[in-house]
Amino acid sequence: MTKGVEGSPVFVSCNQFDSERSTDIYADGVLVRNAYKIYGVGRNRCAILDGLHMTVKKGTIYGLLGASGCGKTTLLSCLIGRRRLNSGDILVFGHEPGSEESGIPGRRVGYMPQELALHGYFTIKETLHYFGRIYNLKAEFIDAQLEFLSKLLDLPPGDRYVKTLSGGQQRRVSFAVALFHEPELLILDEPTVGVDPLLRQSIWNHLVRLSVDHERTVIVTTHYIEEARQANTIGMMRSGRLLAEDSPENLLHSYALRSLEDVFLQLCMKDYSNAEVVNNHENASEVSLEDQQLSGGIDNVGFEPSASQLDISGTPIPRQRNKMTCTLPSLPSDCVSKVVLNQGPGITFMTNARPKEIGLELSDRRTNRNRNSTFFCRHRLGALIQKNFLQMFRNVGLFLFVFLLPANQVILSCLCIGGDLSFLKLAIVNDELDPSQGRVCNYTTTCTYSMFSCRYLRFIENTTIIQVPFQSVAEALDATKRGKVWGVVHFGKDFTDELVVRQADGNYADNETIRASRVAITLDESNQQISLTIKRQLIDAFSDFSKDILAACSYQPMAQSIPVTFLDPIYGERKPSFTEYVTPGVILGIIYFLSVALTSAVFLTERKSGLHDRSIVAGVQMTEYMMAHLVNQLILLLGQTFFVYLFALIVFNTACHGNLALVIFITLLQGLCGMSFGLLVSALCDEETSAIQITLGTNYTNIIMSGMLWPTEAMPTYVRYLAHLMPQTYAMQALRNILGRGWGIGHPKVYMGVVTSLCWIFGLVCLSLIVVRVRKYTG
Ligand SMILES: Nc1ncnc2c1ncn2[C@@H]1O[C@H](COP(=O)(O)OP(=O)(O)OP(=O)(O)O)[C@@H](O)[C@H]1O
Repeated sequence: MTKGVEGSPVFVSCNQFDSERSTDIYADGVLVRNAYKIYGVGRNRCAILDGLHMTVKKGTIYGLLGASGCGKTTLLSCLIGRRRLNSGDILVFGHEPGSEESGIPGRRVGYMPQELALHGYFTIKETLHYFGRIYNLKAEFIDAQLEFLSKLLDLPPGDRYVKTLSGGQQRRVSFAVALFHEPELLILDEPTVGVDPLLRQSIWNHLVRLSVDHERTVIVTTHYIEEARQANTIGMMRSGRLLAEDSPENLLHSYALRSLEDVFLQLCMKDYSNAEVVNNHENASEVSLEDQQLSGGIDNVGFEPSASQLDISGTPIPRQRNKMTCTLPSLPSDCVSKVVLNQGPGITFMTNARPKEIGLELSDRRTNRNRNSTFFCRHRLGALIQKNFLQMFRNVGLFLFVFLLPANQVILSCLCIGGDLSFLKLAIVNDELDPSQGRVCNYTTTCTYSMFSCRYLRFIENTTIIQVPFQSVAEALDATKRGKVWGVVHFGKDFTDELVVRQADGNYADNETIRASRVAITLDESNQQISLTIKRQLIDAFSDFSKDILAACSYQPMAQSIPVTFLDPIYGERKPSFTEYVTPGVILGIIYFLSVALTSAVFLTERKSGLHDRSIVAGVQMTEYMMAHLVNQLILLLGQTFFVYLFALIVFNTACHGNLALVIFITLLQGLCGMSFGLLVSALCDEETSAIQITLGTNYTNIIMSGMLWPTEAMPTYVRYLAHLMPQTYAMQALRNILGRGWGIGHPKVYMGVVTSLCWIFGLVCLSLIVVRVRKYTG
């Protein structure tokens, strides 16, 4: 158990293991042997760590120096277990990082990454309290540390938001986070950038105190070479290798130089010229070999690259070189030893020898990664959930927008989609009207056969269609072409008389009578919904008109109607509303989309800012991370779902004939499905822009193919099969069937919605975990 500043126990143990771990501490602090790390895949593969050895003694400060891009951060990320080596060994306190026994990631390590890795919306105090809860520190200890570190690092007041601090102040808060729990190993990636010289000195003094008085081990990278004089050991790194590793005094003495900067320069020049020699030698060998081959000489023996330079498929891996380019041809690994061994006296030589040859059997220390790791720890889960809520509510405006967005979308969809069309202008050209009488439309409601045109027009609903009188068909057609009206309704001069004759003649009516008795309609059919509405209105109006006359003349009103009769529907209304069709799709669509967007945004932003890595290094398990997000997102989802159905069912009277609990369950499943996809997106993408593109692209595909806007029955057969593979298709159908038909979970068209949602959730989560794992090796 780690002791606090005043010697009191500061950690509340999460599991039994913590109290036992410290009894088995390997003598050396950190050992790295023959480390190879390769970034990228295929032609982009590039060796960043190139057979690197490093030895950090426990209780010392190790200064890792090197030019930008030489692989320092990569090495540190392997030490803390955030990246895996492609080959080679790392032991931290005698165990492989990432194993339960090493305690790393976890409390034993304090990590300050290069990026800020803090939440801008948190205050300094909230930031430190968050990590305090992650480490399960006692409240008194947290307060004591807050005070102590504020003084040491000259931090601004604790209630200041991190985003309002200057760059230097933010880095000091980041430094404070790394020191906060007094870890045994401190890994600091350029902690003194943006810090004034006085404060820099006090930071180094503190590091020295930690190493001397408290036996803490510190690995620190810096660009300020001279400040590293205060380190016990300096590792000078170039092109993924250590050129030298020794105390500052020995380095200066060996090279008879005054500054470490000069020593580093000399080592780099030596390395450069040696690499050139080897390169020239290699080229010369290639030429002579080619010559030999051309002249039918010897076989190409002994020029194969070493195993470490080959990927599984046998493709040579370019190694980073002096100018940090990955396009140069690689050196055989034995050349690396030649280059490094050719150095001044007194320096610890970096050889390519296997660990066993230098007296270490690292494999004995290998342990199963996270074999016994705690799946969930209450304090960490609590800290994460609290952080997520804090994050959520800090920006109240944004929170309310997101919270109410689904309900807002449902309101808009109920108001805007599927309603009855109104005020459609239609040109009426009525030649039955007498110009000498002022073309006045007079009609009676008795059994009189006159002015049928006017009597018919009376039955057209004037909220749906606005009748615009025109003098001639030509004028009316012109107005239609110019988009002033949606079509022309024309009555011939003798419309009433001819209609009466047509009724009287029945089957014997001649063509002229039929032509003169028709209501001739020419429509602008460019808008399907509008022309369908007009057609339906005009036909319904004629049916009502016929019934009116028949009734007035004491005939059976239904005698003239077509003998196709629609009886009461089994499900739904006689006049079904498109809104009822669209609403379930809109609900699931927006819930799914928001879940994808929020999850990918949260995970990606935290990963990019480094906060995710920092939390993981502090000991947070990926399962806890996901569970905390799940809890927050589910609470948000429940609230959103409540408001969505409140508006859809109560305010807009959308029918719900089935089990509302089942409706809510499917909605939540779709939210989870969206979260799982968001997880995959965040695992795949490095940038927000690519995440947005994937999210939007897949969302539009979903909208179009899942039957949200139009029934899947309208799709070509093969597209229909594809449509049913989409995550939302069955779920939407299930929701419609519950709401509109009242079907229960026992019906295949309902349980398929549940089953496919569960399958998608499972598949997407598995895929995300695979991607995360693969990227740990390749990125
Ligand atoms: N995820 C990645 N995928 C591909 N290449 C990467 C990745 N991360 C880093 N690199 C490359 O690896 C090389 C080493 O990067 P690294 O961050 O370890 O360097 P560094 O020594 O810490 O540099 P600096 O001092 O500037 O921080 C660089 O060329 C960098 O572009």
